[in-house]
Amino acid sequence: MNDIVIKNLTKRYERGQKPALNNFSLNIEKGEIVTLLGPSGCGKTTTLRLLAGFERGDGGSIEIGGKVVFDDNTWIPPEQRNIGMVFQDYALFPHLNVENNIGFGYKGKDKKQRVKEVLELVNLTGYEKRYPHQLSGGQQQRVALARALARRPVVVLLDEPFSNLDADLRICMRVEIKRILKESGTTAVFVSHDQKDALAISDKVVVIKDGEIQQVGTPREIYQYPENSFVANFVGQTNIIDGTMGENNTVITPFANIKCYHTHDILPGTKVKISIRPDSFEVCPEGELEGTLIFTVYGGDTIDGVLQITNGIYKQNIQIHIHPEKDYKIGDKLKVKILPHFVAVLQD
Ligand SMILES: Nc1ncnc2c1ncn2[C@@H]1O[C@H](COP(=O)(O)OP(=O)(O)OP(=O)(O)O)[C@@H](O)[C@H]1O
Repeated sequence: MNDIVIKNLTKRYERGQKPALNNFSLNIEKGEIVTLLGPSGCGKTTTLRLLAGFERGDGGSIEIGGKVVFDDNTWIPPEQRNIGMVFQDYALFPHLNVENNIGFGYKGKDKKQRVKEVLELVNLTGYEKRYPHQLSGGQQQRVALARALARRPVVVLLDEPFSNLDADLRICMRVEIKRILKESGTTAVFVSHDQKDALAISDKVVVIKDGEIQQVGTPREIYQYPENSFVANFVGQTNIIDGTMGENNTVITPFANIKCYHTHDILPGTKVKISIRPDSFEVCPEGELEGTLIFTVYGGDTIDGVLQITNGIYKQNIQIHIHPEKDYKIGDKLKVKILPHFVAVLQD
């Protein structure tokens, strides 16, 4: 069952300008965690604001929990949409303690019990009487989430919730927030420009560019099988190589015939681009590509390397990941094998 159905949603802030959101359609299932991912200005916040009812669309429709909240003839205001919000800066009331922050605006008779429940859910039992300034960033964020969940909303909207956290805490909070959302069974829509956050937390990632959806898929689909160059480059690092579609899922490139896992049934003879992730190269003697190592960056758990491959007039630098135990030197000749599961034929 879908909790959110967005159909052909368009939003233009100013006449004559390109729309901030263009013909945007998306279904979100009950209990699903979805991240809207894209660069600054692509329309993520606009989508969130349209869902929340802080903005009105110019066309299209939005359904939340089986109820139309916006279309040509309908406008349901934010407070009647049954959504919870978690803002980037948490927006806690500084003069209220934790239990009063969480219970704020809760009208039910079971307020005390509900505050206790959500405090337990976010692992903050015992912190009821503390004020926001007496909490760490991660704890403040859990209070903000508890407040959003207290009213049992159909959906929680989270605007860049990890951006104020330092790197270690960020990793913990991704796990913790996912656990809390899954345990409560709440549908959630995140906004993020950070691909690591999106891949870690989501059931489904929606990659957006210039107000238009580029690809919707599971984190693995988005990373492993990007459909176009934008997605391939925006989500992780990649190498894009030109070639021609051959037989048996093989792409003929100037450097080698490269087996691909995902070819979209493109006909042989068609000019294509393929995306190969740096981690799909394995340095080994039987590798099909040969090149010269021209650059390395030691990163502890891996080494980022740049290999220059050539064939006559053709030359290309490719990014590879090298196992950190290997101590190759600049100028070394290396052979690399390509793992077909990480090679995607792009559709642009
Ligand atoms: N109130 C507004 N008036 C006019 N234009 C706006 C307004 N809000 C946003 N825009 C424009 O709409 C487009 C989408 O903006 P939006 O804030 O949705 O992007 P975003 O993906 O959330 O970016 P960021 O990651 O920087 O927050 C941008 O071109 C932006 O300049």
